[in-house]
Amino acid sequence: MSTPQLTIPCTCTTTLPHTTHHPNIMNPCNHTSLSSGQLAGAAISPQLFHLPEIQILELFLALVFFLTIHSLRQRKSKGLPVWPFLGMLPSLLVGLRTNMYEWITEVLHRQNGTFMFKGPSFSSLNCVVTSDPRNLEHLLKTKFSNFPKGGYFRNTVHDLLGNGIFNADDETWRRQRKTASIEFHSTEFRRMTSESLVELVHSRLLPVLEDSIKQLAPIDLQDVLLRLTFDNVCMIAFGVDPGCLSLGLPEIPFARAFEDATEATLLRFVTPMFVWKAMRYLDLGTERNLKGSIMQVDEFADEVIRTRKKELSLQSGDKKARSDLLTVFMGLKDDEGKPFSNRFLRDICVNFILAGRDTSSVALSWFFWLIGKNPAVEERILAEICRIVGERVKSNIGEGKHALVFRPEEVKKMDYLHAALSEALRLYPSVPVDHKEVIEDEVFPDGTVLKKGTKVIYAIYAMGRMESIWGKDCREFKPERWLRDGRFMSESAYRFTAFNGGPRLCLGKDFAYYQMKFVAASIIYHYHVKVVENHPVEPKLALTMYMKYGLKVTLGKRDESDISKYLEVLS
Ligand code: HEM
Repeated sequence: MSTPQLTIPCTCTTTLPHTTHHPNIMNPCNHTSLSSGQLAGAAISPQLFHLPEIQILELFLALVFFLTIHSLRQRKSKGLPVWPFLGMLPSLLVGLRTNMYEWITEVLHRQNGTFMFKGPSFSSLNCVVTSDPRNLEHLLKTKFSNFPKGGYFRNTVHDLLGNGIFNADDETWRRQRKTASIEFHSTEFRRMTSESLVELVHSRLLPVLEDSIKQLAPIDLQDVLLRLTFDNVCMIAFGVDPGCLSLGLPEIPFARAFEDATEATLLRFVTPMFVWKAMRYLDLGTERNLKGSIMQVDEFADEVIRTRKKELSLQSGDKKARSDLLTVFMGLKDDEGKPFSNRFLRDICVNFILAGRDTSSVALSWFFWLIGKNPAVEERILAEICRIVGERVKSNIGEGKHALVFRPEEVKKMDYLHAALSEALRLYPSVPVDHKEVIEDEVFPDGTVLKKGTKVIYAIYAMGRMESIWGKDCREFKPERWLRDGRFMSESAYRFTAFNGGPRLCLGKDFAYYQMKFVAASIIYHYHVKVVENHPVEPKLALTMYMKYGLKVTLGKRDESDISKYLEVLS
């Protein structure tokens, strides 16, 4: 958008052409045009165009110009240009206008994997950005205790996340991690998660997809998947199904409030702290909305907690009837031997919902988009599924085989699908950048010096595009890179960091793979997914890598001949 221009008479006496000495000149005659901002300055000083002030102004501009060039010359060699007052902000803004993650990738590429970002002097944006696996191992594992989430992060997200696992460090984190980890690996938990998935996929997901075929209408697959994982993680955390995924795709107030609260919290990261704190104090704008959304989330949580407490108090003996996290934590005691407070129980659940709500669904969305562009991969996935369930299907042909429900042991055997999902996550990690704060002065293995309090950003998206990690074909979608003799081979968490690494490795990783494989196999077995032609696909700038415009697809139902084709090849 152009700045409004106003024309005022020029009274200067210089012999230079106007375009040389006044950058704002529109007419090369005896008129000068100023932008409205400059006119405001002119109004304060009506003598602005008298000779002495002109010279002072020109001297001042020359000085700024000199300092800028000097500063750029001096600092460019160490990374991005550093502007007086603004630091590297102008470069960042250029990145924001295009694709922020690609911009970071490109800078890291030029800087051999690590660079220091200097924000404007009035902001708290200074940080070190790295994609070097040696540094990642150092901060996530070797020097784990020197790299907590830190006070800046905790302050920013505390209203929504409280003291839950995502926002906790030290002992508060350790205790939640230990308890949740035991639970996540229990047989009871595995049974509950696989049963809830069968119910969600077969009674809700497939009917919704089937309905879109009947309606002859494209459907936003990302939205459908987000609903599915939201319902699923609420069942795991609260033991409650909010019903987001159902015919007609209704709006659920709790889901909406949760979404709004996370978006408003995210805004705080790009707003100077004193500004959002003042807005919160004065109950204004986004802070007012955030407060409202958090209140709704809290009301929902309070209601569930109260009802569950009542239910458990009426229950005789067998408390294992439920194995959601809320029930598990309700049965435990704090350090003083007292039951956990309702507030802490709320924090635990809200954090798990945040952790497991969107990560798998956005990964699945990128996966479906990628296999749409690589039909040979889709063929291989379908062939693998048919091979694994072959015998069952052959005996079932003609008897409504499309209701086939995959068994956990079958899902586990789907190595090629596992590889394809990992490949999608390598290129489009659900958490594209993550961060830590250093508490004591530190030196990274690559020699970068970190002063106490420095923020460190690790660029997971960029890591998937580093030739030094993945080779020359790093930008290609090749599930085969994960396979040895047809079996899936995992990669070091410090090279493939989509699930984080070290003591804070994603707690839901195994479950997420199971969930994604079950959902992807169920969709691919029943339908061919086709992305609507010319549908724009690009990442949204958020903590989770959503597709900015969703993923509009049409579905084609597979018939028996599609499946039989593979079964014949196998027999
Ligand atoms: C494709 C799916 C997923 C991806 C890519 C993913 C990725 C991640 C990442 C990068 C972190 C570290 C975040 C940080 O500390 O800043 C994390 C942490 C975590 N994730 Fe996942 N996640 C996925 C699915 C899930 C699911 C489904 C659940 C739960 C049901 C879950 C539960 C957690 C928890 C509890 C943590 C915190 C661990 C801790 O701080 O000790 N995740 N995940």
